[in-house]
Amino acid sequence: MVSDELKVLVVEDSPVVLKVLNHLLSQNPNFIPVLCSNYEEAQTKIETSGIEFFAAIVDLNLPDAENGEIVDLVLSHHIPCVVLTGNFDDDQRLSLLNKGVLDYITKDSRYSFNHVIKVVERLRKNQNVKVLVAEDSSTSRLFIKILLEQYRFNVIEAEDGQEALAKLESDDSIRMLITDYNMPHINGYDLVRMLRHNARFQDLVIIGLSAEGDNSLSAKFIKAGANDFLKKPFYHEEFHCRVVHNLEAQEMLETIRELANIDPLTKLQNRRYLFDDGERMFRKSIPEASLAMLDLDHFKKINDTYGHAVGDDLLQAVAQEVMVHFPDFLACRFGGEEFCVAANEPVDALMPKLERFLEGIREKEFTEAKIKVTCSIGVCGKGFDSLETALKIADDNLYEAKRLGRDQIVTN
Ligand SMILES: Nc1nc2c(ncn2[C@@H]2O[C@H](COP(=O)(O)OP(=O)(O)OP(=O)(O)O)[C@@H](O)[C@H]2O)c(=O)[nH]1
Repeated sequence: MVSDELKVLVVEDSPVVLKVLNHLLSQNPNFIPVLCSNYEEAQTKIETSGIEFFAAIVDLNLPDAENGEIVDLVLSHHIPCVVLTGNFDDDQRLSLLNKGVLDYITKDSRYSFNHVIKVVERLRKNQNVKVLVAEDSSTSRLFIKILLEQYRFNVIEAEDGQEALAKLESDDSIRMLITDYNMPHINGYDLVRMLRHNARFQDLVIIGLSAEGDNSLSAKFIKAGANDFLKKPFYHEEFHCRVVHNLEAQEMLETIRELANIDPLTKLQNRRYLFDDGERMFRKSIPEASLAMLDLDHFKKINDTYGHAVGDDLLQAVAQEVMVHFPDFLACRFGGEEFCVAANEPVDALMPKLERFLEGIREKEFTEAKIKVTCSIGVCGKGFDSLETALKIADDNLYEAKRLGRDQIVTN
């Protein structure tokens, strides 16, 4: 169970820097900053306060501990540690990273502070990212697992390609695969090829690994569909950067896809989604499928009477009703005040649900203006061989429902 409010320890003797970090952390609803201005205070907080710290941001040179002792204190309590320092020193950076510090950031501009927060925020998100490590050498596997766990990833393991495939097939919460090349049964390259031929794994982030000497392997892995490739032995900072960059690129892609498919006002799927993914799903369930077009009655009058903003609130509230009544079907905002429900069940099963929806709408008062509204529904239950023909039939029946006086269902 991941806690909602994560305590982040900040140890910094400069009041200005402390203030800036406090401000930035407080802006993020997930974090509660716990501020200390010297080593002793931090020691008391860590050892006697009973607080479980999610991460620590520490200044290397404190008035009562000038040589980075704070890092050892924090790491000895297994708290992920980000170092902020006034001066950049390559040897020191290397030694700190080898100790297990997550990042070493110089306080040279205001961007540094944002970077620190970004590292801690990434750490928070990583808790929900499940990574599968496929590697036959138990030593290497453990090494990669430890590296990933330092960054709070949720790690699971597979000893070869076959086990990796089985785990991926049975667990769709796995977001990333880190796979070695040389493995028994199915090697890493064949594993990537198999996964990329399956649309289900199109969003899986894949990073290939192989031992030094396999020069052409990186191209082979990437051509097969891997997002990235690393040669062993790798430096853990590079490993982490690549893992995060690839993950963030994937997250951005998912956000763009979501923006393209979700109606921003009602948060229902949109018409574009219906004609794309919905079309495929619907086609598969014919002839067991049915479809309904739902259209609010006299909606223009509501806009004219109460204004467009109240009209928007009403659309949101009705969309909520659509979600509640048809949770198992593809329900989308088709446009304006029109919704579409594509059901993977025959019309006889859909009809009572539509009746209940109409009753629910009829009985309720919506928005602060307590608006009463009704809805007309056109259904297609037979005689269609595609989404397009089903929509056409449902639309004709919706027109008929309006013509007959609204607030009713017409089906074929
Ligand atoms: N507030 C708001 N209004 C919208 C939105 N999209 C479309 N509309 C309005 O919805 C109204 C639809 O009007 P009509 O197509 O004439 O239909 P109606 O008034 O519901 O009449 P019937 O469908 O015949 O019962 C128009 O006034 C559009 O401006 C939106 O996103 N928000």
